[in-house]
Amino acid sequence: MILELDCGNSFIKWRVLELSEATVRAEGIAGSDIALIDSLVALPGLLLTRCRLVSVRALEETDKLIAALVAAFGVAVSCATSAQEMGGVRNGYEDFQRLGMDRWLAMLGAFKLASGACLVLDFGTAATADFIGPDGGHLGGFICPGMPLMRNQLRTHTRKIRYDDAAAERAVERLSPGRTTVEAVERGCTLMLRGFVLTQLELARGYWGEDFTVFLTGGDADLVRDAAPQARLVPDLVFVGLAMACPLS
Ligand SMILES: Nc1ncnc2c1ncn2[C@@H]1O[C@H](COP(=O)(O)OP(=O)(O)O)[C@@H](O)[C@H]1O
Ligand SMILES: CC(C)(COP(=O)(O)O)[C@@H](O)C(=O)NCCC(=O)O
Ligand SMILES: [K+]
Repeated sequence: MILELDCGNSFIKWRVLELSEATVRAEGIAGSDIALIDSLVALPGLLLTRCRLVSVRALEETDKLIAALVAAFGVAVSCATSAQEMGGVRNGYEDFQRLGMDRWLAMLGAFKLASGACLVLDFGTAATADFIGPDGGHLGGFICPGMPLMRNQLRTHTRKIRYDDAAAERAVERLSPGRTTVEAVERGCTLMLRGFVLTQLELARGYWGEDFTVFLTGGDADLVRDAAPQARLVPDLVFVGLAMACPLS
């Protein structure tokens, strides 16, 4: 079995594939290295042979996780690394190694699935947009604070914005003007993200008319779905690119 990991700034997304790579046997989201290993150890019949991962975390943090995986499961771990060109996509950054690896892999996955121009929107800790032309040329992208950062900035830098996660979830069932603090903040930040989506769509139309595919991914993609009804929601887009960047045979 193959273990795949996407280590974001907030969460580690993981899944276990059968060796054929065709079936997902188990998957989940972990808040820490220890929580990840606990979840994996609890899986009945787990027999890991390989592991591939992508990380946007600091090198030391990633190395620590790799060491823990080797110690717990004795697996060989491959880590996706930057490239100037792969899968027909050309990295558009001035210094290609500076582009976040999760963005790069999501772009590889998107271009593979679309075989044409695409706009990739990822809503995690940060919200990111990346533009890939019909010839695979990456035009560049944008990085903004995502939902967790916007919410936490308000909580941290004001005296009177305090509420719990359950209230936050209920608040975004509708998006009319809020009548409580939690509604006002959660709906306000959600509308900011939707505004971000609309601006990116407008830019993409300027480049390619209607001839492009929009991809939505990341833990908060559902929050903006209505703003881009034409978009393909692909929660595992980074994993599609990871398989391309770290082939196992
Ligand atoms: N099962 C889940 N566990 C934790 N967060 C989740 C879950 N489903 C959706 N989310 C949302 O995903 C967001 C984090 O997105 P994610 O793509 O994992 O970020 P990152 O890659 O930066 O770690 C959180 O703001 C949270 O609201
Ligand atoms: C932009 C990001 C912080 C997004 O991270 P995430 O929200 O997925 O945790 C990450 O891709 C990153 O650290 N990128 C490096 C800077 C750049 O892409 O220019
Ligand atoms: K991510």
